[in-house]
Amino acid sequence: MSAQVINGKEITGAYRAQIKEDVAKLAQQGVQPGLAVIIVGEDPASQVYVRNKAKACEEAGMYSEVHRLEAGVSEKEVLALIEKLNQSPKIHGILVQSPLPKHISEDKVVEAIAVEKDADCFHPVNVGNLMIGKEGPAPCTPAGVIAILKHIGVELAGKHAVVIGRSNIVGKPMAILLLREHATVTICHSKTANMAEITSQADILIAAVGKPRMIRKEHVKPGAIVIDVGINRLDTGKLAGDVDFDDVLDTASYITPVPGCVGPMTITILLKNTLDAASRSLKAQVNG
Ligand SMILES: Nc1nc(=O)c2c([nH]1)NC[C@@H]1CN(c3ccc(C(=O)N[C@@H](CCC(=O)O)C(=O)O)cc3)C=[N+]21
Repeated sequence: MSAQVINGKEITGAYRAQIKEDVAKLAQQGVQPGLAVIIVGEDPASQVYVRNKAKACEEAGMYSEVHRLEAGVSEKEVLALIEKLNQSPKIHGILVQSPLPKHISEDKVVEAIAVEKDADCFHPVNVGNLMIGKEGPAPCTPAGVIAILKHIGVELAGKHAVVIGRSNIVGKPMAILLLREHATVTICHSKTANMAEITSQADILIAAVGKPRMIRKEHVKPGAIVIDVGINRLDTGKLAGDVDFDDVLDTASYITPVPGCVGPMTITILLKNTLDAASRSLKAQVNG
């Protein structure tokens, strides 16, 4: 039997419609959520993402600013721009597109962003809050994956979820969010021995490796839900996930396509984080 291909358009459509409604409600109280994106250099893939983010903001009725800085810009100038955006009442979410040129410290940049405007959930304070389950922004890609799993109606409590990848952006926060849903979580990575043996025990398999089509049917338990976080651009210009979609299709029960599911859902959570930050800033104003 063939897996059900998860319809990313349907899920993002439903979420973004809700966000748009909430944005309109907030507007009635005099606040328009605003996102600022900073992009340094000319990386063509980054340009595409940034354009998608700005477009998604506009469609949701949010305000957006894109700051395009040339690759040679100094770290000091980037930090000064962040400081300006931290002070700006129009901006509730700030995102600095990674990767940055080598002469600019990602750590310094992330830590310069006001904790309450951190749209990515990259700031160490927000990462700490995430660990202990306190209120704050959600890490965009992992939270998008949870939203996808909830949308298909899977019960996560007690399920074995295996995450492949241990990055600070996806793998690690993904594991924390799955734990919060009461899944039993295993993380695999490049040094894991007998990886297929472990991944083939997963009820839910989440691939976040960055290697095109690495996950094949021998990695997948029959009936497993397979979520593909990978967005790899091949030499042919085509996008490929970390999962060999065609190979796994008859083994999995559900599978996400690349492109068209986790990527757009990541942007959806970015909008949600900006909306939530705007609501919190309004509450803080009211409560003085
Ligand atoms: N500070 C920061 N935050 C990020 O969230 C961040 C970042 N830096 N740097 C780069 C990565 C990558 N990323 C993507 C988001 C959406 C799609 C997306 O929507 N992809 C479409 C395809 C787009 C295409 O055709 O290239 C899809 O999967 O359907 C892709 C990639 C966010 N990132």
